[in-house]
Amino acid sequence: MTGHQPDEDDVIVLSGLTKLYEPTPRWMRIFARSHLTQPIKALDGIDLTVRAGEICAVVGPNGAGKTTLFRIIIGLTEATSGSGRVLGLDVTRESEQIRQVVGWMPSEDRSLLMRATIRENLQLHGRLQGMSPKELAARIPYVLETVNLAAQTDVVIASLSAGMKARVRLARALLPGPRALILDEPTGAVDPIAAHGLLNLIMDLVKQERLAVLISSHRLEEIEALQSKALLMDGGRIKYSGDLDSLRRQWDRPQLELVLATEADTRTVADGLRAQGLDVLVDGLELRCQLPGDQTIGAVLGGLGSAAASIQHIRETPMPLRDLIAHVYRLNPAAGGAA
Ligand SMILES: Nc1ncnc2c1ncn2[C@@H]1O[C@H](COP(=O)(O)OP(=O)(O)OP(=O)(O)O)[C@@H](O)[C@H]1O
Repeated sequence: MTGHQPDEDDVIVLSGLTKLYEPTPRWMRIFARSHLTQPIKALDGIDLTVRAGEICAVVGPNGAGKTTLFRIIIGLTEATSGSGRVLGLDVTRESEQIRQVVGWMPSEDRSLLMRATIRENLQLHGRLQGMSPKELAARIPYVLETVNLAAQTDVVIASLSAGMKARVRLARALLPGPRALILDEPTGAVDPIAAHGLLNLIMDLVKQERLAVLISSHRLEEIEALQSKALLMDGGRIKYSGDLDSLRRQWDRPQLELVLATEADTRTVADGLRAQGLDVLVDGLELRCQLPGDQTIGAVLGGLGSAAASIQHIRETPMPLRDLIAHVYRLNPAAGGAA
């Protein structure tokens, strides 16, 4: 995502973006509901490029800096240093124009009026974004069709399921006809089946309209399904930036599952694997172990000698994304830096 010559398909381009939240001045602390006594570096030198038609998943533990990053891009928070551009517009000086070309889906429903209908909500938000009644009359049916809510146009928000509310928030983000979408935990309160539908919708939109998308999610299986690029963050810094396939190629340690016919065979093969330094889990007639990075299945089975003949079934499963990411997070920052 970084290290290439900029071109017109580069929609979001961030360079050395840093954000320091300053301590609350002493005199203000008694008035503030929460206050800072120490400065917090929420972002520390973030470089990122998201191109048209590309999804970049931003992953990181609580407090990693994901929301701060998103808020800077749409001009709700100002960076302390570094630069950010969206379609060539400066995130600090041209935030109003940026909001015309970027659809923002915040993580919470707080900005939806629960007693108003979907149409009324979209009209209100469209007007706040500077759209004319005529533009809205044309655009609202289109975005509701896109998110499969045309039949619910005049239904009040309070009576919708969490999945439908999420689709209303997506419809609102699509109102201005954006070139980029920023989605902060879009599936947070949504059940897995509705979440799957929402992500498919987002993937279709990316293909059809060549949108550049930044999305955060704590559900790693979703990130995997998006087949996106990934920005792994921790403490405001980048731990990994690149596509998930490269991450796998670099760090995947497949899990080996073996099925034996008898308990005696299971013990022999388990001993043979342990003799090669592998951690083996025995479950009945099944054995599981992680392949070391420098060994192939062939070499491990070869090391078992004649005992390998008693293996009934072999399966190699990829490392779950959760473990893969945990592995990258355990590495020192220098080793896990931007790819
Ligand atoms: N308005 C603010 N004032 C002071 N500190 C803040 C503010 N917003 C965020 N922070 C701090 O900045 C750091 C990054 O927070 P941020 O909300 O960007 O992380 P996040 O990755 O989105 O976390 P989460 O997954 O919990 O939403 C945290 O230490 C947080 O406490």
